[in-house]
Amino acid sequence: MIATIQYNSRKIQIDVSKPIDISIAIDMSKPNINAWYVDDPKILTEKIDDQIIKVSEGAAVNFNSIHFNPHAHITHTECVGHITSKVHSVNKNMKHYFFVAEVVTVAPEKKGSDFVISVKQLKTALRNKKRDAIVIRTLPNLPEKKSKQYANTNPPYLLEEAAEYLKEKGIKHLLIDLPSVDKEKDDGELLAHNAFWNTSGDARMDATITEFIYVPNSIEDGEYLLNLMIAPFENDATPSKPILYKIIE
Ligand SMILES: N[C@@H](CC(=O)c1ccccc1NC=O)C(=O)O
Repeated sequence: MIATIQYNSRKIQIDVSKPIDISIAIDMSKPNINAWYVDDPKILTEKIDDQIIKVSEGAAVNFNSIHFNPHAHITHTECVGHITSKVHSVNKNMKHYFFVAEVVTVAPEKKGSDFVISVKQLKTALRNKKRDAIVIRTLPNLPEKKSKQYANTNPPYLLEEAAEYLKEKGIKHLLIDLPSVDKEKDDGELLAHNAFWNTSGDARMDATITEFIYVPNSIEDGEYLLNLMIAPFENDATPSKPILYKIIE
């Protein structure tokens, strides 16, 4: 099924029957991704009056409760409420769900004992392209990324100038395959989050950061239509399901 989208003066065609899912699911049949020192997520069958509510146990339906943390366990999208004393809701502040995105691949550079994404790397990848969203795939891009235990591993992160550059370039939605755009232990500085959301000025309420994506190696860098759909929780962050569509023309 082909859809034609009028995007400003341009017509974009995509094949909606060929979605490219770049989310990481909570899947109890596999080891789960984890960060930020919390326990693993749980999907547990409820009991009502001592009856296990599960079809295989004789109940009419399956009825599981889920316990998870969006920042720790799953692809999630967050707004500035993640770092402000008022917990602004991403579900209230995100107004649109289709964007033109650039998928870029970067190998984080060594800086002291850290690995970082620099402004130079992003400039090289984006050049003069005008995009609503950037999807950052970091190297190495092994499937283990979908089950990595990140606590105390000091993962790569974005330098402040890199986040500043994305803001200046008008990128509204930043997607990355890491637990955070900032250093794991930075004494609460959160330089890249603050720069991207412009918290020292007029905060960019409708800008979002999506963490814990996974872009398969079979997907080439370049321009895509992105459908960034979120689960309706009024919270700073919520599970999301980013889907890319190759632009046919
Ligand atoms: N980098 C922050 C910590 C941080 O970001 C964080 C700490 C505990 C639980 C979650 C965190 N961030 C989640 O997105 C700091 O060192 O203060």
